[in-house]
Amino acid sequence: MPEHAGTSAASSAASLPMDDVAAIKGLESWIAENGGFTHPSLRISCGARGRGVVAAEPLSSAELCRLPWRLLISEQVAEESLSFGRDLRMSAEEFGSAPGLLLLSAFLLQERAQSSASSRDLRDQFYSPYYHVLPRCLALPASWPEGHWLHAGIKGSHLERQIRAKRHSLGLEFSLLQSFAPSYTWEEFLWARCVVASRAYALRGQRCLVPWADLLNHGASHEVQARYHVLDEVVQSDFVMTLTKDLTKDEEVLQSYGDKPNAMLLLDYGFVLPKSAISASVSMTIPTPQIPDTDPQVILKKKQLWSSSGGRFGRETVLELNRLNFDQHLQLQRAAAICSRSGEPTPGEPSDPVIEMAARDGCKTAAEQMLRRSKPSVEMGEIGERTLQEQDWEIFAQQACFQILDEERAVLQDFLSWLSDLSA
Ligand SMILES: C[S@@+](CC[C@H](N)C(=O)[O-])C[C@H]1O[C@@H](n2cnc3c(N)ncnc32)[C@H](O)[C@@H]1O
Repeated sequence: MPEHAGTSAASSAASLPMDDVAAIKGLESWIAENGGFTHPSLRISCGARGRGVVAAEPLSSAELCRLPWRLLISEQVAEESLSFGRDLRMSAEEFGSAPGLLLLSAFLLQERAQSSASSRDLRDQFYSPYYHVLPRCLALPASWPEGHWLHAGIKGSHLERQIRAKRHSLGLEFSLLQSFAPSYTWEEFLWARCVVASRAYALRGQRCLVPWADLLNHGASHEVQARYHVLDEVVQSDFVMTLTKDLTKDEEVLQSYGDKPNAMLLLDYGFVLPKSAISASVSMTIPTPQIPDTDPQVILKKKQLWSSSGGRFGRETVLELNRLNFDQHLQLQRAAAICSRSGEPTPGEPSDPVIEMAARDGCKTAAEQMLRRSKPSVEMGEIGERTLQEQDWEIFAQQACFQILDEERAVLQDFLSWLSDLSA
């Protein structure tokens, strides 16, 4: 079963496939043989969040796992073992992609290729017990097939833009990797890159894959009971995961992947939280005021526009709206209103009722336009009804999209209420 976008936190444990049971046993033995430790009262089980770690009996203040540094696959390990590692890092840094994630992906691909090219079995490689527990397929939005109905269902939303941007930047990374290692296919790259995106930790300034610890699923901050650290910050020592709250029997142990909005969770991990405490974002376009070159104040106005918008006004200004920056949008619209009218722009003018009215109207129009554009649920619902027979990942992805689009609309509605409260 592919990794999926679970939307419910209810835990209905199911047994793991036999292959997984054997792979996890192999991984735990490998960790023990190499001086590490995994708590014997924890078991890997399959619940509503997919595969995860569960307490087999009540547990308090325990160390959940301890891994010597050499069991981790770090960016440095990847860079040193790839013949083109250093060049790949330098080129990736040049165009602003995340070099660590790309290096780890290239390393995974190399290990896979080496095991098949030289009849050497994956089992002979040092990290093979880890590779055996990795998911074989993932259905993150970047890997939704082109032309899939899910893309049509989210048309016009901020989520659509984010998915497009992610796929574009992965495409650039893939081209770069291909310039060093031309034999990998896009599908192979996507698998490796999605595995890395959904599992890598940031430790001591580098991205690392941490066997076993990455079997813990993510929870909202109030649900999390596990925290990790690396023991000695100078010498490369053990990675340790500890319990921060007591666990009852059969309770799932959750860690935090960071405070991320649901759209980011979907993009990088393929799931959403049923109730997110982090605001969704919507892209809003603010029209740049047209100041004719014949306007005697053109230079002054452009300067004013530039400074009052913090350098944001371009030919077209697209700014993310979330619950924390409503005021910023109003400020930009004020700047636009000040510069659109004739006469000298004066910085004190936000208090001018005409400017204020124009700014609020500008915000309202933009938000209402976005609300009209982001109405995909009906369309998605209809398509979704017809596809209930299809694979699970599509249904989970559809539910996740519904939720994110609802969250986007809720931000717009809150913005409109905020504006009307200002006017009241
Ligand atoms: C670091 S792995 C966690 C272990 C993973 N479940 C496994 O079977 O290997 C991250 C992946 O687990 C799943 N996941 C993690 N937290 C989740 C949650 N709260 N709800 C649904 N799926 C979750 C997602 O598929 C995500 O890409």
